[in-house]
Amino acid sequence: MEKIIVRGGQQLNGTVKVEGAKNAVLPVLAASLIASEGKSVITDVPVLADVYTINEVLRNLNAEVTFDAEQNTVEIDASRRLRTEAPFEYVRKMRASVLVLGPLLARYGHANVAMPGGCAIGSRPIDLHLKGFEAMGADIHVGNGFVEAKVDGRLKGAKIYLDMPSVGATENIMMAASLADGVTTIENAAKEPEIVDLANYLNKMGADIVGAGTETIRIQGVEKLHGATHTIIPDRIEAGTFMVAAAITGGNVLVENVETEHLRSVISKLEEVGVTIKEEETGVRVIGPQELKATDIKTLPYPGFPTDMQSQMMALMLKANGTSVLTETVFENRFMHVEEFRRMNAKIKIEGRSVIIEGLNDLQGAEVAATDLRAAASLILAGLVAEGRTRVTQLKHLDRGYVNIVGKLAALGADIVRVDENDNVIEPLPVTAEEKIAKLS
Ligand SMILES: CC(=O)N[C@H]1[C@@H](OP(=O)(O)OP(=O)(O)OC[C@H]2O[C@@H](n3ccc(=O)[nH]c3=O)[C@H](O)[C@@H]2O)O[C@H](CO)[C@@H](O)[C@@H]1O
Ligand SMILES: C=C(OP(=O)(O)O)C(=O)O
Repeated sequence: MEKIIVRGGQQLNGTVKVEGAKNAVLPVLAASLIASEGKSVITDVPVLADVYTINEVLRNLNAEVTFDAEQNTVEIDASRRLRTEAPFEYVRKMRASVLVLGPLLARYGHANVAMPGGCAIGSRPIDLHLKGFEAMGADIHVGNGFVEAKVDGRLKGAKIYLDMPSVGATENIMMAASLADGVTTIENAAKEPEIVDLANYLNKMGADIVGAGTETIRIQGVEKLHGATHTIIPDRIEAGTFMVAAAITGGNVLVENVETEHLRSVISKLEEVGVTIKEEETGVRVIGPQELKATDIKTLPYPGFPTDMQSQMMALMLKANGTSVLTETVFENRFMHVEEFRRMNAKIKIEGRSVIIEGLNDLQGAEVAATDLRAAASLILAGLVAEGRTRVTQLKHLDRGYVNIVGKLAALGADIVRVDENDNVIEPLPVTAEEKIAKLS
């Protein structure tokens, strides 16, 4: 079993570059299935396990997919006849596989995709996706672990109100509505930057979408879409994670390839706890304070504080002076990292949907297990300031969403390595794209 070993106590200094956003590239790659003509070329694609998984899903559906991991580019040709069934083996690895439902249903009037089920952060149903398809005239059948959606002819434009601004439902409905007959409006739509990125890509493919990024999105359906070229937006959560790494170690790090507009809530919280943030020409400089102040944080849909930054901020608040309360409102069960922080000697407790953190914890290195992607990152962050050696296991979660985090932190001065089951160091080493592909696929 691979592990990351961190020895705490090093201040981080230097420059780090952020990759393209995982949560933008996955829907964009899924949307490429709608193009019945031409090729799509997607650039700034992060070399992540999730990207390999979605590429396999697309190939399995009969699309031609070429991933140049060295150039961070994916080419997709979906013009030949596609299959319309996505099996469980992919959906199990990555819930975002359900994003092929909308494109396939819109293009072929049929899609049969394994039900994703829950995961470590909550039950994560897809009822809002399905209600949206039903409103557009699709028949939905759930059985034998699959969800099948069918429509005779084209989907019909509809007025859809989402009970909550679900990111995935907004994306799936927006993709389906692009080829529907007539106008679809999505009210109470998710406003995340990744929604805007997807809408921009669909519009380049010939769709007619306005209002993405606001709570009402209007989609005028068109008869067909074609391939297009698109560059993925920077990953705001990876950026936020490195900002916290700089802050927690009292370091001074320039985080490059950042869209500061996408990080307003995170930047404002960091400033509130005493971190200095300066916008520079190529990125954002983050300077950690002598002493961090405690604060309260509530996760909310965008533009509120992102749930995907909750565990990293929790790590930061472990070292703040005073008591902090972190409240999770987006997912029902996203506190699995709390137990792991406790193993590191943190004084922290869960009360309902909140976590109360006593500040100025003397963290101690321990063996801890990552329970989900962001929990993995937060344990590494805590390890950066713990006394002695922290070993983080269950790295499959981390690899879904962070490219070479060990190499990047080591380059900033962290004492960190990744080792294999025989304790041989495997990162940071110069890793070629081929080696990476072999390891991840
Ligand atoms: C690949 C991707 O982009 N993942 C992101 C996406 O996940 P994802 O798209 O799954 O998240 P949603 O916005 O859909 O989920 C938000 C909440 O709505 C609930 N819900 C959602 C759909 C539905 O049909 N019914 C329902 O009840 C979920 O259980 C959850 O409690 O947005 C989340 C919220 O910002 C992020 O944490 C994830 O990193
Ligand atoms: C929860 C996340 O992703 P996913 O929706 O792919 O599980 C995440 O990126 O933190």
